[in-house]
Amino acid sequence: MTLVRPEDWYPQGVDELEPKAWEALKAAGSVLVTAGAGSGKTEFLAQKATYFLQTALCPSPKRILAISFKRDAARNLASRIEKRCPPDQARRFDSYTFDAFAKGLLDRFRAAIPDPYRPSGEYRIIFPGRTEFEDFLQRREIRSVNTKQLESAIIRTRLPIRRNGRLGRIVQSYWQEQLEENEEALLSFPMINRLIDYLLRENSTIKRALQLTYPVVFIDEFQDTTDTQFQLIREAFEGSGAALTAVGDDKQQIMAWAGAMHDGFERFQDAFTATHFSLVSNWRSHPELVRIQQAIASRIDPTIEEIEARGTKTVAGHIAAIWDFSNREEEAATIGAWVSQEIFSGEVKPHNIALLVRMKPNEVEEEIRPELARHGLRLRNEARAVGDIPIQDLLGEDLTEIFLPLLRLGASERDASSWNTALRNFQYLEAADPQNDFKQQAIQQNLESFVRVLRGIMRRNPPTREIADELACQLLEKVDEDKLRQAFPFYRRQRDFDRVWGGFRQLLTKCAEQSPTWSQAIDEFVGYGQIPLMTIHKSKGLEFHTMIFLGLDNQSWWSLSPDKPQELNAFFVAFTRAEQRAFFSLSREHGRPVTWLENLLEPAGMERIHGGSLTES
Ligand SMILES: Nc1ncnc2c1ncn2[C@@H]1O[C@H](COP(=O)(O)OP(=O)(O)OP(=O)(O)O)[C@@H](O)[C@H]1O
Repeated sequence: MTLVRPEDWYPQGVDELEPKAWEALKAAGSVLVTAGAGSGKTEFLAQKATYFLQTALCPSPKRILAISFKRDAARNLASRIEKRCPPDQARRFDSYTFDAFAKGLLDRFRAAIPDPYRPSGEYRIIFPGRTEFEDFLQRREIRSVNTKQLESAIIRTRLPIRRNGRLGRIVQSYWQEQLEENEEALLSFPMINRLIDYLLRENSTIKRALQLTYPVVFIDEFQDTTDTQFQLIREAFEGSGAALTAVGDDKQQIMAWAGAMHDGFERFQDAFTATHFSLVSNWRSHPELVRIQQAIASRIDPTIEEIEARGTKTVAGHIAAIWDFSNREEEAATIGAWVSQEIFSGEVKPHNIALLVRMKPNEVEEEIRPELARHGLRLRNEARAVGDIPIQDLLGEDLTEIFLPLLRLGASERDASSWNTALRNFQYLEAADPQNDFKQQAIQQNLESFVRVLRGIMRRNPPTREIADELACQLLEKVDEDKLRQAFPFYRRQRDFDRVWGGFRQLLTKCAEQSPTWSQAIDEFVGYGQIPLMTIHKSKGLEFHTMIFLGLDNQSWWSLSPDKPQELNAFFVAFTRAEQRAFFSLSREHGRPVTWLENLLEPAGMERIHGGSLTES
């Protein structure tokens, strides 16, 4: 694709951008975009990246670095760019989570980390919790600090540690133990963050190389950035002349418990002299839902602006309610029957109704799965692990993105979209010059012949565990493990690659075993035709036609109280995932209604209805 002049560039895939979004897109220098739910913040980043790439404001070989909080969000952003830009442009958009970004730098530049903090190549990622910190304190016979203080000191302490002070000495001995006293170094993501922060301070050559590579940096969901993460971004890019764009919504901040900054937006503006833009549209939800969202939003922040709802209502009946049940059995049975009624009447597709919970999705799965199964419906618990990786994370993995279109091509006679994606992936893995016709043709022929092989296997054999496993191995052999691991920094370490590869293989074989055809096995793999169940945290950034939250009582969600703003934020996140309808269920067997919340929402149109009446027709 030829480059266009900035003044001739227009957004792609959407009809319009609201005026402030348009201004923020064209603004020179760093910008901060704050906006409410469904306002198109992620879409804005995708448009802005496309603008930079298509107008040569970020000319080759320079790249854009985009940082998101969840793997599927990072993948989602990358795929929006892939749809709009030709491969040679899309390839210069690096979309990572914070953790993947820092870990990628560690894997590339580990050798440059100064002693004694340089970890061995064989390090293991750990997710230490209270028990692990308690063990450490006991082993060292430390009684003067508790596990929370220790954890927070490890996160807060920059390297190298100056050992003056009691806490400094304790943190130093923790690092020492994690780095030296095990067969392999044990590192948590906050520790990796600290190592990279240290590396960039010590090594100006690596820092300069990073700055030259990325003159443009995006951060999505900035409200959940922690102090440590922000320090890393500052260390890497402050004063470099890079144009940073941060987007976020402080009403959706739900990571304060993990150290998200309370004054992050101000600090970003100060550090990068960023211009602030505030957006006022909601493209996701219709006016009646937005009215209730506004009641919650103004409770969180009484100064918020009026929002313009741009979604259209397409359903009849209740659009927001609290469903009041007397016990758990009634709750699960009625929700199962109601969901089935909605799906079989054609109102909504199964994967477009989300079941959300605050915590413990596995427990809720046990209760609700049989009730859905009674109506021939299947539940997909996105938190369930296949091997060592949760399903939701696996679906956002690059390996999955490479393998799935190939499987789809194998299972169908024609599939133009999968063909285009697979071809683009092969071109990417081969790092093929788009101008080299000979090479391009060879890649195409290679893909054609491989698809023939896959079709042969899939036509001859109905789906079984064994054949699915054989297919997975064929995919890996053809795509080539080494190429995959070179192309995607996250897979450089064998252990990280194996975790994803193992999960892919396990899920594919399981889905094949349960499905009569290969197409159905692939649908099963991606969750098509299944009702997703996930925590509010995992629902961030996603949207569904209908959202049902289970457990809005004062015991199940005991922390939802007026003096805990983060909990209301979580409620806001859940509510705003809905395009058409948002329902919250309450079981009297568990607890009582959350009255203060109901009082807040009732005037805006949210009502409590007796759950039993839901399926009366
Ligand atoms: N300019 C636009 N025109 C039409 N639709 C849009 C526009 N911008 C975004 N959308 C659509 O609106 C929905 C919400 O967009 P997006 O997910 O980017 O919002 P967000 O601000 O990141 O949401 P949240 O913070 O609630 O997760 C998506 O379906 C997106 O495709």
